[in-house]
Amino acid sequence: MKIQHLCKAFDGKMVLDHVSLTLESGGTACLMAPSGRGKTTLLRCIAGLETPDSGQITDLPERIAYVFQEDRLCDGFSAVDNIRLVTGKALGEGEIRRHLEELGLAGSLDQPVRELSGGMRRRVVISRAVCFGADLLLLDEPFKGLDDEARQQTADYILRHRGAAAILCVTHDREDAAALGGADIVTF
Ligand SMILES: Nc1ncnc2c1ncn2[C@@H]1O[C@H](COP(=O)(O)OP(=O)(O)OP(=O)(O)O)[C@@H](O)[C@H]1O
Repeated sequence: MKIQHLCKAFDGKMVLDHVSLTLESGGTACLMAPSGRGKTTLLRCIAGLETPDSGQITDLPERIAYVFQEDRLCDGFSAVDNIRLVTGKALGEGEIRRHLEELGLAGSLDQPVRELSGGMRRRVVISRAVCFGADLLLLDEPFKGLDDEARQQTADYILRHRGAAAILCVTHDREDAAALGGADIVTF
């Protein structure tokens, strides 16, 4: 994926001002910048949820998974059913269960996700993105609410199952880059 001179303003206020970034297939980068600088806006532009005012995004893979800052789970559905909603028949139920078990959720697979803790929900959200089988993973503060051990376990899980996917992760914490195998840190 190649981003060149991307610009985006809201109500006349420039949020992205000629941002450029290249991410190779299989590459990992962490995007760090002060709050309000436009990190989420950049991810939304990449995902096609915002239209840039100018600049180019090229070599964008077709399959993109997006972990939003908010969980965006279906609260009345179980963890397994939340994941099944994005995988369809591409993954069997046993496989989905194994993914969630790897993240330490073995005892909580079938209850509505509204009954899970914030950190448990976050792991379901990450597993949902990984199980989608994307070529590009956009992660917006993915480890929010996880302690150090759960963060490393979750980062290891992402790295184990990413295949050749590129990862672009927004974070305020350099430890997230370390957990993701020493990801490049990009600032703007
Ligand atoms: N749809 C929108 N309409 C108007 N202003 C917006 C919109 N989306 C974002 N903004 C503004 O753009 C700026 C950048 O927001 P954005 O969420 O991209 O920043 P961020 O770097 O991700 O912040 P944080 O680290 O706090 O999550 C903010 O001033 C925000 O209010």
